Amino acid sequence: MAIDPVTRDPLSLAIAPPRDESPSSRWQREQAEAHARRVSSQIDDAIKAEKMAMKKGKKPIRVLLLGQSESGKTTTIKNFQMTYAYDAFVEERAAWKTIIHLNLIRSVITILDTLQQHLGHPPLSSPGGPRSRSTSPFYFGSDSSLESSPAIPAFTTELNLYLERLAPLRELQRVLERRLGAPSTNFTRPSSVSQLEVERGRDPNPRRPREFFVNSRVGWRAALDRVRPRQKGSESYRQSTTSSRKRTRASTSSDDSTFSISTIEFADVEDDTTAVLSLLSKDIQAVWTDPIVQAVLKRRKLRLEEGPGFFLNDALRVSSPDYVPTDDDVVRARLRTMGVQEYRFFPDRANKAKDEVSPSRERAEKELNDPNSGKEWILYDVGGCRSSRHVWPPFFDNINAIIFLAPINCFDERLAEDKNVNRLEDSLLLWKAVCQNKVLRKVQLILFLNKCDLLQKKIMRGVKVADYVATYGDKPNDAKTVAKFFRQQFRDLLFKHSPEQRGFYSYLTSAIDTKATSITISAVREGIQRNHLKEAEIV
Ligand SMILES: Nc1nc2c(ncn2[C@@H]2O[C@H](COP(=O)(O)OP(=O)(O)OP(=O)(O)O)[C@@H](O)[C@H]2O)c(=O)[nH]1
Ligand SMILES: [Mg+2]
Repeated sequence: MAIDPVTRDPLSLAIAPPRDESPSSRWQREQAEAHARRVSSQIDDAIKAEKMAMKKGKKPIRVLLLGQSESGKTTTIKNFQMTYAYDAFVEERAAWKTIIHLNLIRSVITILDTLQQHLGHPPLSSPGGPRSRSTSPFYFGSDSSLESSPAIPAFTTELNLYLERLAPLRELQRVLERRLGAPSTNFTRPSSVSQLEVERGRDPNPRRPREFFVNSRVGWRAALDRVRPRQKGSESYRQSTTSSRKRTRASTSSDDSTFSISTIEFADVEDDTTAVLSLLSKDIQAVWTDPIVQAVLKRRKLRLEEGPGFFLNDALRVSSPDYVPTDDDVVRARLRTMGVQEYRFFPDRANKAKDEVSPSRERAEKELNDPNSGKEWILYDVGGCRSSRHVWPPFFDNINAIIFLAPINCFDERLAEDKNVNRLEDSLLLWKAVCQNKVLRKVQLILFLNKCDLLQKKIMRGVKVADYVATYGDKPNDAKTVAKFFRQQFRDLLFKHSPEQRGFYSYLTSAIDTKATSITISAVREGIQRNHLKEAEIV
């Protein structure tokens, strides 16, 4: 770019390329500039299209999903996709395979770490008992991170052998994460804990597995594209699969029990991962079902089966070479969201497609009379951990509704980012902040009290709400009463703190139950549309 020496415009000067730019840097810069121009013109087109749609009264309905990390926002979006954009959901399904593999590997590594701690390092005790801040009604559980249980026998030779064979999975996890473009893995610990303390084994939340995420600037879908199987038949597909098979054979042929995965390159990491996992799946299953391992996990109160991205019970199935994720697998897979992801659907078109075989007269009439018919919906999915929440407010403008996810099962859990905060209390505080936000005063708020299935399991295990929530008193400790009690707390906050009168809409959900959630989603959609019409003073 030439700089006008006369004007010496500071912006031109600031963005001008260096005088001694090499030909290759120049080529790279020009490519980047061309890409930026393309993106810019796409954005212009999108804005133009939106303006046209607005003129025609087809302004999209915008819904923002909020809630703490692991509350189920992305899972709820997957349910929306399944209901209203099934083709897009199916298209992404194959790409989720790598995430599911990563979830499985992560569970195995958590087991290995826990066993290692059991053998060598006693667990760190965590502060417990009632909160020091007397205003909070939440308590923390017992002081000990160990459950009293009979002495655990020494590891058998067989178990030690399995553990040795599974050790290379640590390297595979690193390879996969790098391949997916993770800038780093997040250990979800308070910022006050230095890396040094962690390296010295002083992680304050030692029982929490490592969390993996993909930076939003890349976007998880773009990240998944990088590991998506190539189009069969294409030259690059043939080349990469041949070379990858060669590498995998070379690295595993000498002796199945002591292979190295360091030779894996990134050409087709999905093939490599499947090859390694199918070799190790029986070992994974053997370790997971080993009575000694189960005893150690129980003693350390580690309930992997209730955590996110749990596939250990399906190790053989998801590791088989011809594995294709089912809808349920995709819904249960865990990939933490960073930043914001946007999803667009035309719910009416989806319904029309379903009705195509015998289009109902009722629908035809509805479409003629309904100004919402054919409207585009835009759903925004955000990251829920504390470090991601600063990106929420810019999305508050022009929002029609917020679906707020609060995991109802976590009344006895600590926030991953700050072990001094009860997770349910964090949800209540967030909800209160949303209710009292003036920018959102006209926005319809819909509460999903999520993870009801896990609440039921917890209650069945004998966990008592009154041990953690001072105000629960002596009410019956059953899931129905507990849900009613928490729902009332959210309701009270909404009525007390909303700047203007608004309705309270709440649903008890288990977002991994796709059938039940699809019914909830239809009801929510109708509610939002009705409210949208009312707002527009059409009805
Ligand atoms: N058992 C059970 N698991 C759920 C439920 N809802 C979500 N999950 C699981 O919980 C994990 C976390 O859910 P996500 O949807 O990724 O959570 P999120 O709110 O998007 O979290 P961030 O992206 O970190 O903000 C996933 O593995 C889900 O499959 C539920 O109702 N019951
Ligand atoms: Mg998410």
